[in-house]
Amino acid sequence: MTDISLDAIAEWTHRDWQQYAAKLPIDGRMLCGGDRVDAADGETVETINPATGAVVGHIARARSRDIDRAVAAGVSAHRAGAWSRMAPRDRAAVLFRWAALIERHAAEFCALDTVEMGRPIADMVHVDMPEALKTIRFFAESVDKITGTTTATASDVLHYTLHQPLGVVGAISPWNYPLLMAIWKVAPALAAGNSVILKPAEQAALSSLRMGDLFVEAGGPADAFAVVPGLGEEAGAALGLHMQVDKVTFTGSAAVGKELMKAAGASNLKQVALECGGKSPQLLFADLPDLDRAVDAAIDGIFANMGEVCNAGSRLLVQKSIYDKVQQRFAERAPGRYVPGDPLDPNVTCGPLVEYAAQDRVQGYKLCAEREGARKLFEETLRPELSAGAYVAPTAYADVRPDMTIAQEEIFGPVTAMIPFADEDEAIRIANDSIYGLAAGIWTSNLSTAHRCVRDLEAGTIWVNTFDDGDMTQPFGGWKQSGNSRDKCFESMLEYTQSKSAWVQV
Ligand SMILES: NC(=O)C1=CN([C@@H]2O[C@H](COP(=O)(O)OP(=O)(O)OC[C@H]3O[C@@H](n4cnc5c(N)ncnc54)[C@H](OP(=O)(O)O)[C@@H]3O)[C@@H](O)[C@H]2O)C=CC1
Ligand SMILES: CCCCCC/C=C/C(=O)O
Repeated sequence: MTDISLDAIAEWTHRDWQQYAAKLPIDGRMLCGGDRVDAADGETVETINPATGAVVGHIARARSRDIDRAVAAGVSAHRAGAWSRMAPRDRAAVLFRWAALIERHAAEFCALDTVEMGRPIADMVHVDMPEALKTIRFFAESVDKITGTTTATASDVLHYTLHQPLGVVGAISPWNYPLLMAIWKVAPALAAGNSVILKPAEQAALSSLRMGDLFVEAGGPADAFAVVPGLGEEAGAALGLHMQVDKVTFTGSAAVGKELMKAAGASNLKQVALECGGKSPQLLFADLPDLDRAVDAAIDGIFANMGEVCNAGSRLLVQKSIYDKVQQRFAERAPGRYVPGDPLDPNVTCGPLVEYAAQDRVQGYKLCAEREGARKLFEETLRPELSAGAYVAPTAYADVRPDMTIAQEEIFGPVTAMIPFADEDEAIRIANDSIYGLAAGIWTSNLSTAHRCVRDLEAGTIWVNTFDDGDMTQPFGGWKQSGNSRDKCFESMLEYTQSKSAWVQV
């Protein structure tokens, strides 16, 4: 069902979404050469709705032979130039048409991600869809802003630089925002004129496949964009090792990021752009301007999207003089804000985790927190009728020591760790005591404290008196093991080009 506006689906009820989801067309075959085809050996992987345990469908299990086929098509598309040499305004026109088609299919994209990974439907409608469309349109607008330079070399020399597409880009995307994270990679890579092979996460590949269909429908050359689902250690690893893939751009765990860097070294020294996990702190100073706003941001920062967010504010550092007050306010304001329920219900803000293995892992972290001596401050009610799903009750622990497991490891679930600190020096020390450095939040009324913290915190994004805000113009990415590149922003598109220096003797 197409041509339903985003405004219209924003009014849909739980029943409307249930009826729509029950009739969703599911096609998990890979997209290669503009056609939907089975994997070479015909194998598939089952995908499961984590809210119910029901089978959603089967996706192709692509392996290296399938990757070879998609890459060969991408290389010939690049050399033929139908996309890589298309006039920038024409390329932009295809991208605008692509965004319009995705918007016309908004209901389908929202429902697919919700049934595959449990993201609340209201978040799909109000966040992921608008952000995905904004991303494509931002990079479409940017296509003809890529310029080179001329340099003053000598009077008988014209020296200039060009930015040209790299060739074939392999994009490996995660399941936590399936549509949006794939588009953060694919849109700038395509806009810059590359051929792109997208390997979406096995748990939530269907929206990526539909996105690929619509690129072709929008007039994109069939061989310039392939979507090849499958397992990471097979299809993903094959992309990482491929001799004709010029760059791999990845969002996911630091462990896989390291594997991809090894694969680049073992193959063709392809570029590797990584956006990995985090353990982002929020620092609440005693002079914060508005306690309720800070506490709400602390709650939203960890419980939104079930904590399955790379920049989740999973450490809450609180100055000792307001530590009791913050705990009390957290315990008053958290109940009812993220109550687990059917993610197809537009009133539900907390769905299941992506899969049962994630549920086990996060429950394990909660047991570990209690074993290591953390005190449970808050745990949301989990209704017994949800027992078939991969649900975890949003939970907060207080009296967490910085060396405890839940203060160090990325949990990727709705579990926060409240840690007291004495003064600014200690807050910075605790905040930076992490292998990660994706984001941090500071809450203070003191301008000098704010600026010192912005200077001293080791992270790619620092928010002051807010959390989780963003804009397409803002670079997004991490320091340390959170990654080595930036998504969004004009500069991220340049990461999908290479410069060429031309020297013309006149
Ligand atoms: N945005 C983020 O920062 C994310 C962080 N994570 C972190 O990672 C943890 C584990 O989640 P998980 O889904 O296993 O994350 P992974 O890093 O394994 O998955 C991310 C993507 O990488 C693929 N992949 C997996 N192994 C390889 C490989 N050897 N070579 C190439 N690609 C590969 C996956 O494919 P497939 O899934 O099909 O195997 C998926 O498309 C989470 O608990 C969280 O801590 C996870 C997802 C997103
Ligand atoms: C504006 C929508 C939310 C963006 C969330 C960014 C998360 C990235 C990740 O988890 O990789």
